[in-house]
Amino acid sequence: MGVHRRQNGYTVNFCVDSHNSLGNYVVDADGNRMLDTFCQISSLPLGYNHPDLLAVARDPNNASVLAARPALAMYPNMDYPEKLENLIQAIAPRGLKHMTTMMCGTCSNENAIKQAFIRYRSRERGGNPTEEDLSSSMLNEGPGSPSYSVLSFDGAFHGRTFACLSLSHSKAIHKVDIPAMNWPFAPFPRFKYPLKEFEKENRADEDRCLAKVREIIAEKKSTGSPVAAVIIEPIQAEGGDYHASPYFFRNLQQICKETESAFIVDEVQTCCGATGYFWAHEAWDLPEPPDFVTFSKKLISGGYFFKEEYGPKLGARIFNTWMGDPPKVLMMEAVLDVIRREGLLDLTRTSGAHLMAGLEDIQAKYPQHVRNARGPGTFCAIDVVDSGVLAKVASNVRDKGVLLGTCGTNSLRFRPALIFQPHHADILLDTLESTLQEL
Ligand SMILES: Cc1ncc(COP(=O)(O)O)c(CNc2csc(C(=O)O)c2)c1O
Repeated sequence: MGVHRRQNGYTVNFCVDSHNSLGNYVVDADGNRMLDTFCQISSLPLGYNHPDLLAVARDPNNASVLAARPALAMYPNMDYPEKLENLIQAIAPRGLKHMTTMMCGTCSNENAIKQAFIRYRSRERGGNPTEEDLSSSMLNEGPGSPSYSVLSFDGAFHGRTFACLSLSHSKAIHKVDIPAMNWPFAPFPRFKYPLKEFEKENRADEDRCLAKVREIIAEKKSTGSPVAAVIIEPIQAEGGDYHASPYFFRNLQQICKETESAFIVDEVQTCCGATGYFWAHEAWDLPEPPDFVTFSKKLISGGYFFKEEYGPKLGARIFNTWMGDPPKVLMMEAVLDVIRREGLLDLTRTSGAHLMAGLEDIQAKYPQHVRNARGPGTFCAIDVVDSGVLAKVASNVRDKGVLLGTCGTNSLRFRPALIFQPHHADILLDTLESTLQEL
């Protein structure tokens, strides 16, 4: 395929026939139809060619929105403010009411982090930038360019631009050859399964990680690069679908509160229902909202919610040409309408429970091949015992007509659309089992 010579197509698996792909099924350029349980890296909320989304694209009233992309921070379409307000009302995490749209997950994380830095510095300085701040920032020197840091976690993935890449620790090939910020990262819990059997050990591991977070924040403060923000995924997806408990996240938020570090929850991959909650962090029952919640993928547009005190107090601080994309907001509106109308959160919980039960059956039958089945919702994964067969299992399952994802070194991961039903899970499970039988 010549595409890789001109468009860095080394990672292309196959080209999609976008006209004939439908619902949970993707069709490739050769006409092969596959059950898609990976859905464009977990970014298709309603699968392919959903009639409600096609209707948005075909609606002549939307033509002008598609035809000219506005610089939203300067010349928003006149109906855009109301659309954003409606969106915030519809999906804002409990306690958050400020939101900025962005282009993608990375862009959302980058700008959330910048807002955290601005707030940290403004609080430290006691107001707006001084002349010294402004002039020194032009030289990339303090105090205008402060030596703050952001704490992330081993196994994290937050994006591939400079700051987010420095925060990411999932694959070396993402990072090699690129300078990194000297920012710290703490260990993320590594649960032993089954959870019921290892409650004590897993809680001890979470406490170990929390103690390390405290230690790192104290150390960075004492060496003049205080941690202005902590960023974490509800489930470390690219790193290998690593989970932690609500206890861990509630304690992490408490540490952020005590140290005045912003608590940023990166929901780019977990948002919009796949875990059975609209926002994965709802499961944590936090005493107060996170300071930031970033999103993208299944919500079609990138963006982030944030607490009022983190909002920029001056113009032109958080800015880029487009600041989002109105047609994506039209699509988001349609997606949210379908989720509500068809009860897709309940369906995801039902299909997810069915999928998990099937994965647990399979790991009981083939303990020599797979283990650590884990959810929640349809945001499921199972590990192959021998990492050397991970790619082979995934490609054999695909050749039998089911597309799934992999992550980390050993994990098969499932990221189906919200329209995924129990009978689709049966197809996936039967195909996985027959593939394991052939190993
Ligand atoms: C938790 C989390 N945070 C941020 C990002 C970055 O989002 P995008 O910039 O790719 O939209 C992602 C993107 N996920 C992703 C999957 S493969 C990949 C890559 O760059 O290889 C990126 C994410 O999962």
